[in-house]
Amino acid sequence: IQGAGRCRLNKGGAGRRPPPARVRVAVRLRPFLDETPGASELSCVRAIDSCSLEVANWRNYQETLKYQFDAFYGERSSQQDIYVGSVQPILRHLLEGQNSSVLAYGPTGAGKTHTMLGSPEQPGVIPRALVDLLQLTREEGAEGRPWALSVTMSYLEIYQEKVLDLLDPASGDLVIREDCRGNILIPGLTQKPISSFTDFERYFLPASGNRTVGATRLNQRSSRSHAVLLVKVDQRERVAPFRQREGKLYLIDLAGSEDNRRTGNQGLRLKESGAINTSLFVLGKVVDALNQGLPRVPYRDSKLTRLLQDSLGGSAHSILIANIAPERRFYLDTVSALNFAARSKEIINRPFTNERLQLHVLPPVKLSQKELLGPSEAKRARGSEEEETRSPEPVAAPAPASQGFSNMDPAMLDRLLSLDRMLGSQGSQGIPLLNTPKRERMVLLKTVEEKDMEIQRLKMKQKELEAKVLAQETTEEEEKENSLSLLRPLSRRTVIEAKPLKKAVVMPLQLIQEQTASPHAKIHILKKKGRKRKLKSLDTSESQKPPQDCWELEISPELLAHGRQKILDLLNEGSARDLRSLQRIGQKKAQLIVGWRELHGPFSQVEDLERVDGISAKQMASFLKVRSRSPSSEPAARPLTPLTLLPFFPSCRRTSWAWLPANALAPPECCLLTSIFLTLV
Ligand SMILES: Nc1ncnc2c1ncn2[C@@H]1O[C@H](COP(=O)(O)OP(=O)(O)OP(=O)(O)O)[C@@H](O)[C@H]1O
Repeated sequence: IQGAGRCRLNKGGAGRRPPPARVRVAVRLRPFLDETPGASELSCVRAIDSCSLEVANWRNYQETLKYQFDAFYGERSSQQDIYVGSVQPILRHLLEGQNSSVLAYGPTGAGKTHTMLGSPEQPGVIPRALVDLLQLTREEGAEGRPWALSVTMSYLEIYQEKVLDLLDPASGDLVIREDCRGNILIPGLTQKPISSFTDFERYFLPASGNRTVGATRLNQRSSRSHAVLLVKVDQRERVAPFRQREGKLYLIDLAGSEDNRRTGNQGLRLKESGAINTSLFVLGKVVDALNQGLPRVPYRDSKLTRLLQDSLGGSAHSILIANIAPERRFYLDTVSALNFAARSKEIINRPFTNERLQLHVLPPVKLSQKELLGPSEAKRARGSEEEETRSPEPVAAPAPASQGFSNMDPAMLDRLLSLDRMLGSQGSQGIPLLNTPKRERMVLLKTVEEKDMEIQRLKMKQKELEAKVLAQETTEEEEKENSLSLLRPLSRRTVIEAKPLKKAVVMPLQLIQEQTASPHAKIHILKKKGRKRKLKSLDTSESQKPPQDCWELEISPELLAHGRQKILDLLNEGSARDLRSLQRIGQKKAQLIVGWRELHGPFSQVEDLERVDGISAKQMASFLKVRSRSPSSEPAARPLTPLTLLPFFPSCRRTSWAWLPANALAPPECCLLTSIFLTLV
């Protein structure tokens, strides 16, 4: 993991602010090209000295605009001049564990790629820097020297705001991340170990072929992307205190700003040009924000500036090489590039030494890509595991005693950390329990542990919620099913025969249908149309007509007689307590009934209740509440609504719907009441 768990100690000691280092700016003027029409024309740029130049003022040709930089390389300057004068001096910082960067900036066709890459005959900054760097690391890291050195390289391009790995073009758009200490990282970016220039060429040349170039009117091989070569120098101290340093070198060939009125770009080229110009515009805004000391520097507004975050206004020793062309037709581009370069030289960086103690006793921290990235980003970026296998970065071999450190019991981890904190709070008198990287690592493990627990807790919660929703859905489903079954055509139910039960139990209709039939218990639904009522047997074809708006329940005479007999039995055999279960019969009336029974013997019919002293005729009528609406001539076969049945079946009192008038019930409810009634009897 690049930069993770790192302890920075700058050269001057921890806690002191690193000394400032201004971004250095050099300007290189390209010669007239042979094929340039009017090559004999006068250059619009004139050198003053090795650091200064002047261009004609387009507002007033009598005047010139003068610029001063850290270096000015005229049209006769060689690749060697540029390299030795401006690039070579910053390479030594890499061996101090500091970052450096070289950026080639300028309009299209001004010579950026020539400066950075060059040709086999005139090698540019990149091959020269690599030759020197590899030579340096070989010497510094030779056996017997205090430090062991290794070099790795990565190569990427930013094409149309996509970060593409040129060493592995199939990898797709990579994400740029910043760790908690401000290091810019690209998880999943290929790193190749290189120990010789041959190694470098082996990877670099084919990868350069992957870079997106295209012909424009101004440049036959115009770079359509920003190319970034990242070279990392890793140093490990061979002797105590076993420090470890990492220096990064960015070698960047920016795509050129393009005036599309002159490039003649169309279609894809125009789109590319738009992305290039936009990112360069953001680069300009970043430079301005840094110069003005604005609180917000818009690094995140483009991939390019995000990547350059630690090179501009960050931690690197940076050199900007502004390439300009001499031709008059490039005049405006030249002035624009010079102005940008002039603004850039005001930027102050604070490079520091990227140093920590080697993790001798600890295995490498294995943070997964998921832990480094958000879920959506993790999808796009390749896993850190892959990076680890791809990364050649050597890791200090863990001592056997430290194996399983990451599996340490969280409670133990807590205790160790608090003990360490306690010792720390004793100041210099206390002996530190953990060295810094070890402590950092433990804190990291603890954080991961806590996050895991939080994730587990959230997962449990989610499961609970899901179960609740499922249960609710099932209940609703069942209710729907029940109501549907009640709505089925009533003809299918034909005659319902129910087994008499002593207790009032509300059961689903389907269950009731399965009850053992009582031969005499028959129920008919009376379909009511206005005042005219027609009794229909449910198994007749006519009853298949959809149910009408008004329904009333009718109990067959046999069933009614059966119910009345039950009441009579209760009056004759029930205790005072049993009698209290009848509607409108309280403690006092129950005792009166029992008393009457003892004196006069059993009741011959329910209506005899009227003869009991203390029960008025009115109370009796209300008790029975039998309405005479039956179409039948037989008085006993009076129709009963569910309501009229209630006095006989007191358990129904507890249900609120039982108090609804029967004719207010819609068919399903009516059927439900019917089923309840049947269950009761
Ligand atoms: N100093 C130089 N000496 C000789 N030839 C040069 C020099 N600088 C640039 N050239 C030539 O000019 C042409 C354009 O240069 P180059 O491709 O490097 O421009 P560029 O700035 O990278 O353009 P773009 O942004 O479009 O990629 C090339 O043919 C290159 O060889």
